[in-house]
Amino acid sequence: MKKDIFVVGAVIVNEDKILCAQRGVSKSLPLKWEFPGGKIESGETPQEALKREIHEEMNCQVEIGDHVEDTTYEYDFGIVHLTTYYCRLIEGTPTLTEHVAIKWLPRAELNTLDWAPADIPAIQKIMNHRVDSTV
Ligand SMILES: Nc1nc2c([nH]c(=O)n2[C@H]2C[C@H](O)[C@@H](COP(=O)(O)OP(=O)(O)OP(=O)(O)O)O2)c(=O)[nH]1
Repeated sequence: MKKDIFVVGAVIVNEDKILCAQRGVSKSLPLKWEFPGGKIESGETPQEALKREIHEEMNCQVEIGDHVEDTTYEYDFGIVHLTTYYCRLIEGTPTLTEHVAIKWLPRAELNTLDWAPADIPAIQKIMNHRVDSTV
């Protein structure tokens, strides 16, 4: 049976643009775009995991806002359960550490990137949101 992988992702909004991050070439889902974040560790709430991951991965602090979407997607390596939240930067500037590129895109352009398949429902939901609905 495939393993269940519980993951949380941050839809970081700044001046009406959304932070998109590209996975490394030697990772699973190489070069796919995703929301920064990662696996929820045992004993953590999704929000705690998200704050920790963003601090570790992007070297900044976020405030977590509204829930965006819950998606389950079966990859060959496991079943990813992805939860996403809108976030706002409260300290620091996102830095490249694990990712090979980051981009700030307006909502309407999110579908120009090659996203990890688990992210597509969240991308559609974000693109359909009213422009003034953020955190
Ligand atoms: N962080 C993040 N991961 C995502 C997203 N969409 C998606 O399918 N994933 C997958 C990729 C990974 O298999 C897993 C997250 O794992 P991770 O971020 O903690 O670890 P990792 O990149 O080192 O992944 P891995 O090489 O160990 O598989 O969820 C997303 O939007 N954000």
